[in-house]
Amino acid sequence: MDPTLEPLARSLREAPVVDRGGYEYFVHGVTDGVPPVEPSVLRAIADGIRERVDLESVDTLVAPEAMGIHHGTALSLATDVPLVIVRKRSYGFPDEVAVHQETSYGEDELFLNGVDAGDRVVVVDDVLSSGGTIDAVCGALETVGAEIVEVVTVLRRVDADHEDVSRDVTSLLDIRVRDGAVEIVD
Ligand SMILES: O=P(O)(O)OC[C@H]1O[C@H](OP(=O)(O)OP(=O)(O)O)[C@H](O)[C@@H]1O
Ligand SMILES: Nc1ncnc2[nH]cnc12
Repeated sequence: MDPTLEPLARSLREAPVVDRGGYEYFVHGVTDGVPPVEPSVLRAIADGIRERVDLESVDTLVAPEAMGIHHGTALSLATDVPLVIVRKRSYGFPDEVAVHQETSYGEDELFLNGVDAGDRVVVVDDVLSSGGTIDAVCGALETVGAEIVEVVTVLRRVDADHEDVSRDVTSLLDIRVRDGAVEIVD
């Protein structure tokens, strides 16, 4: 494992796991904002993304609300690439694109504003589980005619079925939940 991600791995192994309608949901600063996420971990995540993804000539980082925001922000500060947040609220702008998001445990509406046809974008989120969120965000970006350069998540749940997700996703750590705890998969 990338040694700079060791502190993240350690804290993930200590994350409590709660039941959300039969889905084993772990609670961690990266995915929930609680317990607090260390600035050093946020920096290591931004650096890890920069090592894996070529951000040269990318116009915009695109992060879904809510838990893509802190990772998108850290990456934006480290790279000076502007950040757009895909919101769960409509603004009613004429070019707004609305898409339906289905996750492993819930659903919502997402609204994309601020990305234009031809923009080169990188999508950033906290975790890939069913892939429903990534599919929804990428669908909205395709509707506006953006060029999706790469999709990156901090974590990938290998115990969730995201076989049908429409894009390749780069992740920093592969994880699964077993016996009520998060395991790092090497
Ligand atoms: O691969 P999926 O099954 O789509 O799951 C991953 C998504 O689920 C969470 O978002 P959610 O909208 O549930 O919550 P949030 O507002 O806390 O980010 C998480 O932040 C990811 O965006
Ligand atoms: N916070 C979280 N914990 C575990 N699995 C998730 N899938 C989506 N969000 C998650």
